Amino acid sequence: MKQQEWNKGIYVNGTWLTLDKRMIVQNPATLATIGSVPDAGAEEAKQAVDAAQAAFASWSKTTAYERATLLERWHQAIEARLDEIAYVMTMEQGKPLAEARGEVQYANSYIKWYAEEAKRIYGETIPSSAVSKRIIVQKQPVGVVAAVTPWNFPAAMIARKLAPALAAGCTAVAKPAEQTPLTALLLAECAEEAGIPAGVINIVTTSRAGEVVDVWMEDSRVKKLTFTGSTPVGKLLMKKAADTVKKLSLELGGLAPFIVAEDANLEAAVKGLIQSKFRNAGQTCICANRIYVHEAVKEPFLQRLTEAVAALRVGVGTEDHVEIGPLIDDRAVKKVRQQVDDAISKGAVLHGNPELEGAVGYFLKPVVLSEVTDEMLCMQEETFGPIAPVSTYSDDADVIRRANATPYGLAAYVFTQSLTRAFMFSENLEYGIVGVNDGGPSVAQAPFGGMKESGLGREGSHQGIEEYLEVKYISLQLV
Ligand SMILES: NC(=O)c1ccc[n+]([C@@H]2O[C@H](COP(=O)([O-])OP(=O)(O)OC[C@H]3O[C@@H](n4cnc5c(N)ncnc54)[C@H](O)[C@@H]3O)[C@@H](O)[C@H]2O)c1
Ligand SMILES: N[C@@H](CC=O)C(=O)O
Repeated sequence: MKQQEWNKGIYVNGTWLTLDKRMIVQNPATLATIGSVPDAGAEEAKQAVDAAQAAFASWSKTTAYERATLLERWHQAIEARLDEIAYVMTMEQGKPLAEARGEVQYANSYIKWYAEEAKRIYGETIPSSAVSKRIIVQKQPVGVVAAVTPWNFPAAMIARKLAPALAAGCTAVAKPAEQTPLTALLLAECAEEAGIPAGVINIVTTSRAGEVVDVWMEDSRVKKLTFTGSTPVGKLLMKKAADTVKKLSLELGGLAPFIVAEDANLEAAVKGLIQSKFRNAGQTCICANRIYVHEAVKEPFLQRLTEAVAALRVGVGTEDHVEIGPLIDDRAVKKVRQQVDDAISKGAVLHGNPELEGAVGYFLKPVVLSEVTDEMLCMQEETFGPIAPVSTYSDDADVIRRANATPYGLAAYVFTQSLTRAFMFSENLEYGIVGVNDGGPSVAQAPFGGMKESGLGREGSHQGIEEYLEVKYISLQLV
C-alpha cells in the first residue's frame, strides 16, 4: 500500500467536510502518525441529525427491494476495496493484516445478510374477537438512529449496526471510536460509491465523544441509540436516553468463563481457547477471560496451552506471519500489567514473560497464569489483553456457580464430549452466547448480545433487524 497518510473529512449529508480542528490517528504498533480526521463538535453533530432526519422522509418510503439492492452494492464496493480497508485498519488499530481482512469480511457479511433480511420484514394478521374487525400488524422503521462504536472492531461494529438500520428503513448518524476513525470513513466512501443517498449514513469523528453524543441523546428526532462499548459508558447513555425515551441496543463488556470439562478433547479445547482468548490480542468482548479447567485434566491441558501460547508470533501487524499485534494504548498495557502483578502477588504462577524487548508500540506478549483464584483482578474485571488465567474446579455445579458469579453475561464457553454435560452447562450458564466446543461463535446469521450488565438487545440474525422496527397495530372496522 503506497499511501502513508490518510487525511479525511467527515461524511455529512453526502458531503465530505474538512474542518480546521483535526485530530491525529496513531499506529499503536509504531506510534507513528498515520493520518488525521476532523475533530468535530456539537455543531457537526446537529448537522448530521438534520441530514439524517431529512433523508428519513424518502429512505423510509423506499421499497425493501430498493434498499436491498443498495445494501448489496455497498457490500460489493467493500469487497472491491477489502485489501485497502484491511490495511488501514491494521495501521490504526494494530490487529494483524490477516485478522483485519477477516474482520472486513465479517463486517461485510452483516451487510450481505441485512440486504437479504430487508425483504423479510413481515407483518401479521391476528384473528379478531369481533366479527366486523380485522387486526393487522405492520413493522415500520423507528427513525433516525445514533450509532456509537468502539475501537476493537472498527469495521464490524459499524456494519453490524448500520446494515440492519438501513435495511429496516432507518437513517443513521454514527460516531466511531477516536482511535479508529479511518476504517469507518472508508466504509462511508464505499456507501457513497454504492449510491446510498445523501443523509442516509452520516459519520462524525471526534475526540470529544461526550459533546457529540450528548447532542444526539438530547435530540428528540433521534429515536434510537445503538451502542457498543464499555458497561460504564453504556449505563451512562442508558440514563441519558431516558429523557427522550429512546429505544436502546447496548452491547457492553464481558468476562467470559471458559470451562474445560474432565471429558473434553484437550486438543480442541486448547485450539478453541487460543482462538477465543488471543483474537485481536485479547481485546474482544467475548474473549475467554476466566479459564476453569477440571483438576483431573489440569496438567496435560496446561502443558499444551503453554506450548501453544509460547509459539504465538508477536509483532507489527503488517509484517508476515504475525499473530498478535499491539494493544490499543498505554492505558490498556498498564491495566494488563496490573492484573499480572496482582495475580503473582496473590500466588499465581506466570508461564512466559509479557514484556517484548525493544518494543516501540503498545506490545505485550501472551502469557499463561496458573494457580489462579477467583479474588484476583484478572478474574474480577475484563482483561482486554493477552493473558490467560487458569483456575481449577472439581464439581460441575460449583463451576457453574463461579462462572455466573459476575454482573456480566455476554459469552461463555464449554468444552466437553458429553452431550448431557453440554446441555447442562449451556442451559445453566447466564450468558447470551454459549460456545460449546466452539471458540468462535460470532456470525452474521446468529443473535449476538448479552444478558445482565452485558447489554440489551441482539445484533445479527433475523432478530437483529427487529431492534430498528416499530410495531404498529391497525384495527380495521368493516363498515
Ligand atoms: N458486547 C459487544 O458486542 C462488544 C463489542 C465490542 C466491544 N465491547 C466492549 O467495549 C469495550 C471496549 O471499547 P472502548 O474502550 O472503546 O469502550 P468505551 O465505552 O470507552 O467507548 C466506546 C465508544 O463510546 C464512546 N464514548 C466514551 N465515553 C463516552 C461518553 N461519555 N459519552 C458518549 N460516548 C462515549 C467512545 O468514544 C467510543 O466511541 C469493552 O468493554 C468491550 O467489551 C462490547
Ligand atoms: N468479538 C465480538 C465483538 C466484540 O468485541 C464479535 O465477535 O463480533
